[in-house]
Amino acid sequence: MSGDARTSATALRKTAEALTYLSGFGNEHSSEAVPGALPHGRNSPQRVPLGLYAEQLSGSAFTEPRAHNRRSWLYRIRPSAAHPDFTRTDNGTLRSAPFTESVPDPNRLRWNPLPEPAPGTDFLAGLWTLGGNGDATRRTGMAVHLYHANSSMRRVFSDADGELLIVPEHGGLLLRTEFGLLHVEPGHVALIPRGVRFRVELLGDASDDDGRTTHPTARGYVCENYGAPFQLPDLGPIGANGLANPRDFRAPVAAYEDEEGDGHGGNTAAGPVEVVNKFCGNLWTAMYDHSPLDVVAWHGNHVPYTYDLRLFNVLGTISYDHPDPSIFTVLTSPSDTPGLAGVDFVVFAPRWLVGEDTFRPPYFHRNVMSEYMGLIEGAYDAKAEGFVPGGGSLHNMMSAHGPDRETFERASAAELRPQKIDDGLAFMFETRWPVTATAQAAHAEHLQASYDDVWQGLERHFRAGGRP
Ligand SMILES: O=C(O)Cc1cc(O)ccc1O
Ligand SMILES: [Fe+2]
Repeated sequence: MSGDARTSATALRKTAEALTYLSGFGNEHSSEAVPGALPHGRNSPQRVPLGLYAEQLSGSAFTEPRAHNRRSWLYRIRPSAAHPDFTRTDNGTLRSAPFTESVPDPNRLRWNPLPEPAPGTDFLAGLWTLGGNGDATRRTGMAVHLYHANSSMRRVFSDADGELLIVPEHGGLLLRTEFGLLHVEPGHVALIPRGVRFRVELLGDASDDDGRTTHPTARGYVCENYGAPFQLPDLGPIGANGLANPRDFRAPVAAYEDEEGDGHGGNTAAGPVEVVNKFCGNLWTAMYDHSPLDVVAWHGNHVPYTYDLRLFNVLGTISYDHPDPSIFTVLTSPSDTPGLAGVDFVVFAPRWLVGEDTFRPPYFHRNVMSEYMGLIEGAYDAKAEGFVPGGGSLHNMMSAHGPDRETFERASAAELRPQKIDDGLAFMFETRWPVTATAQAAHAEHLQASYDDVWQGLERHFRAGGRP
């Protein structure tokens, strides 16, 4: 890495760490980067303050019930409509629903982390689709992507097909969005709503932020949710508080880029800006003569967020048995059937285990829902080894899984004292439909060849008419 690049990584991290936010999930937020930019009393005055253009961004149909209605009003230097033609560009390793490159596989599958990217790979080029379900054009289902990048984006990206839940596993990210800037580190997530334009810049490793940053790489997971936007789960008998608390979700404050290719903006050195749009499964590109991150003020509820998974209020048993992992749901994308999610985002965060006369790790099970799991840090309590940070496992509809042999033997014999599980951070994308792997995932070199073996050697203990 050059001295210049090192300085800029350090400067970027300073910017990221100084950011302020608005607090609360689903709120009607508002923000202005320049005092007086936000109209009052109406959304669309005849002449918008400061000569800005007013524009609505709708994330729900106009007529959806108020509780599900999502839209934001953006006050920007140029209207989004002022852009040249989009033309098709290479999808790279990005794939979309419907997933038809392979047949859905009932086998348990597990992958090691993605290999190193080629030099100059930005977040968008670094996206590698593992699989998914549904149909992007029907706004149903989801996709599982991983990313591995070693270069900051210069271009701007937006996804018309769905919202993006970004789960960093290695390397901090600075997200420059139409709504302002967000900072995420491993252990945090970012949620970019459908259609919102953003750029991802790499911050490197937080523990190496004193100017020695040598190689700002970034690796992680992305859930692309084609369905209803993620919302907080209902709490039912849990009560008014618990799980992910709404106030811990952070939205950006307005910040804009004033860059024009013709030298008329605040940044006269700026050239044309490439804007890439994912639309019905394909990438389309256009060269703008200005940055589309030019929103000076905004208000609404269709906004991006970050959330620190370590703030999740973990609930569990204080008597016996291992509860179902639905109690670890951070966000859910509901379907038309109550309780049946298009996709749930679930976190396995540090917690105490105190169950009496209980097999404490995840049980053996077969599930009508399909489970993709990833690991952000450390280890996961159902697997002794082989499930590693940056890797992932897929247990499709009704495929039998659970603790590996080593975990089963250890937990069956363990002394049941209160035990703190604090050596890892795992998560799950749990979806109503089987996940069909892409060809690149089904044939990947980093697909583990003998995952089934972790359940080999589970001894028979049953003796008819006698105790083992
Ligand atoms: O398979 C897994 O590890 C995820 C999971 C965890 C748990 O605690 C209970 C059920 C379940 O599917
Ligand atoms: Fe499971």
